[in-house]
Amino acid sequence: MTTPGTFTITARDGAARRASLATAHGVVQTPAFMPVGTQGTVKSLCPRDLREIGTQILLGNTYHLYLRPGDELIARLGGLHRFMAWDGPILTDSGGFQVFSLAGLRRLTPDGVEFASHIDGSRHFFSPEKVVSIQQNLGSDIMMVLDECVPYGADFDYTKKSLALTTAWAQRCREAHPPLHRGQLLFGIVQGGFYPELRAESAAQITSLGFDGHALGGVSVGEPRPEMHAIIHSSVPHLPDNKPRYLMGVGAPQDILAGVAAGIDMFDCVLATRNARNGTLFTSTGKVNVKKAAFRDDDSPLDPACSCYACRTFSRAYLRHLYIAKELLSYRLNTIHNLTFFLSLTKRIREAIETGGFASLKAEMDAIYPPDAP
Ligand SMILES: CNc1nc2c(CCNCc3ccccc3)c3nc(N)[nH]c(=O)c3cc2[nH]1
Ligand SMILES: [Zn+2]
Repeated sequence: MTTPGTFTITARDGAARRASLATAHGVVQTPAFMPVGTQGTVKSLCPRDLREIGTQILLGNTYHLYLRPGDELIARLGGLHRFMAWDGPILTDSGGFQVFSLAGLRRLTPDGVEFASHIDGSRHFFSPEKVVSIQQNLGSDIMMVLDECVPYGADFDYTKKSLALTTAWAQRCREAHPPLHRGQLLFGIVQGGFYPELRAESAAQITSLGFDGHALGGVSVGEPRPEMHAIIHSSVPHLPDNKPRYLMGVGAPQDILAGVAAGIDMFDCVLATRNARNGTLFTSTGKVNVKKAAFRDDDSPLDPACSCYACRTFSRAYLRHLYIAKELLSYRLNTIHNLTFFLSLTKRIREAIETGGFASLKAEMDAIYPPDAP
């Protein structure tokens, strides 16, 4: 088995990279899209479905799994891979973002973050060491440090203070998890809001701590898309070329293409699965809402260009019926389709970088998913 953390760039096309990242549970081909499995499941799909659609790596969540069923229980039962019967790579987020987006009564202190569970209101405290211990218990292949995701619109002084705290927490996470301990990688997270000089400062500090990869945090937090693209372009050059780059919480097809063009390797986004559940489907001709009246008696496949189980087997009329009838099968088929769209897009991106065709693929996709469209 290749040593976990080995990152090999096999082709370039402009700033875009085609690479592979070795983990303890297999090699991830990048650029890669990571389906989100918040509570140890990608909602409505089983591991067999995930394999069938070509999933490489899943996302889990420290915050949720710590609260329920508990990281120690999962460790006692053999770790998250065994618990959810997924034998491929798993990346877990540290939980800081979820504390601020989900928990109640949060209190940020220099030592960590105090919060009340969104499930039962019980009080908890996440220190850097605690979130490392939780992710070690889960057995995730890629762990994220505890960070503060600076809210959109935070001023320069707040952002500067916050990045110093994120750096201090990153250092404590690094000390709590020695390099490659039990084959588990640890990624640092760069903050700095929408201030290029603070992004450079955060990147200089984080990339000096010896992480296996680096993430850009603090984006996709409600900012206009042009601002997101601009801060990504100005931040990526400060990340080492020879390690994986992960853009957290991104994104829509146009954001993934822009991220790859800037040199990003890994993406995660709840859009694919969440939109599936509200009937918004990503197709080769743009976004479509499955409940549209025109689908009522339409016997053709949702997307003739898609080879997923939903498109090969059922009609638009049937998918519309399931959604309107609130049938559970609607969630499963819509999710299979949307994830197939995102996984196929990143597969096409990998192939395009190999053949030097990334710019034309991006132009083709930008015509269907315009960078200035929601
Ligand atoms: C959607 N926009 C967005 N997401 C962000 C996240 C979470 C990334 N998704 C992880 C996830 C894992 C399991 C289940 C659900 C989500 C961030 N995470 C951290 N640690 N730091 C960020 O700055 C940060 C910024 C983000 N912006
Ligand atoms: Zn499909």
